[in-house]
Amino acid sequence: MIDSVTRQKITQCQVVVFYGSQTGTSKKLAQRFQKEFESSYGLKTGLINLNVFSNDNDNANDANDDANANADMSDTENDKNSHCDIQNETLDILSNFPDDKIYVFFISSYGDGEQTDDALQFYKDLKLTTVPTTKSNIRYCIFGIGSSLYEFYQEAAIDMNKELQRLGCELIGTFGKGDDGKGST
Ligand SMILES: Cc1cc2nc3c(=O)[nH]c(=O)nc-3n(C[C@H](O)[C@H](O)[C@H](O)COP(=O)(O)O)c2cc1C
Repeated sequence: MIDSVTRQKITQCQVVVFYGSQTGTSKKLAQRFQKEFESSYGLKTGLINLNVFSNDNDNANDANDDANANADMSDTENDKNSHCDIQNETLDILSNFPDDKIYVFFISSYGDGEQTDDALQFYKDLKLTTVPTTKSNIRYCIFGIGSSLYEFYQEAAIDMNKELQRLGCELIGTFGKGDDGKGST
């Protein structure tokens, strides 16, 4: 379930950069990626926290701030009180993803290889989504952020990727991995 402002942002973008971050590393990397990608390729690129898929209004407000932080995307009002425009949505999370875009995910691992708090609801909804009858045309890239000092290295990004693959989404390029333990984030 996403709010109407986020839905509009997604519609207006050619590339949508989502992130799930506990302490800000993925968020920073996603912001940098968004800016560099947009200036290098001239594609309208939006940045959105995955917490837009959670029911927590405070989280959704953060996400709208992210979306509005992109100058090219600032042509809509910052409607922080926007309500969710889909009631009783069935669990088909992919219905939020028009297939004429590229989706980029920056996913940090936390706990024992778990999703960060802001990405958790999205991940749960992905898991509950049933395999579509026709192959999805959704294209995406994924960058995992973690530390090889932890037993379940990159597990959250690996799990997220598994779900996207299960639903027939097409991975573009290779699965990127940034390792905090080796200073590569
Ligand atoms: C309490 C804690 C648990 C973590 N658990 C994992 C883990 O299970 N797997 C992993 O690859 N990295 C793990 N990390 C490393 C983080 O993913 C890494 O520091 C990352 O840069 C944090 O990104 P964020 O700031 O976007 O949340 C953990 C870090 C902390 C502080």
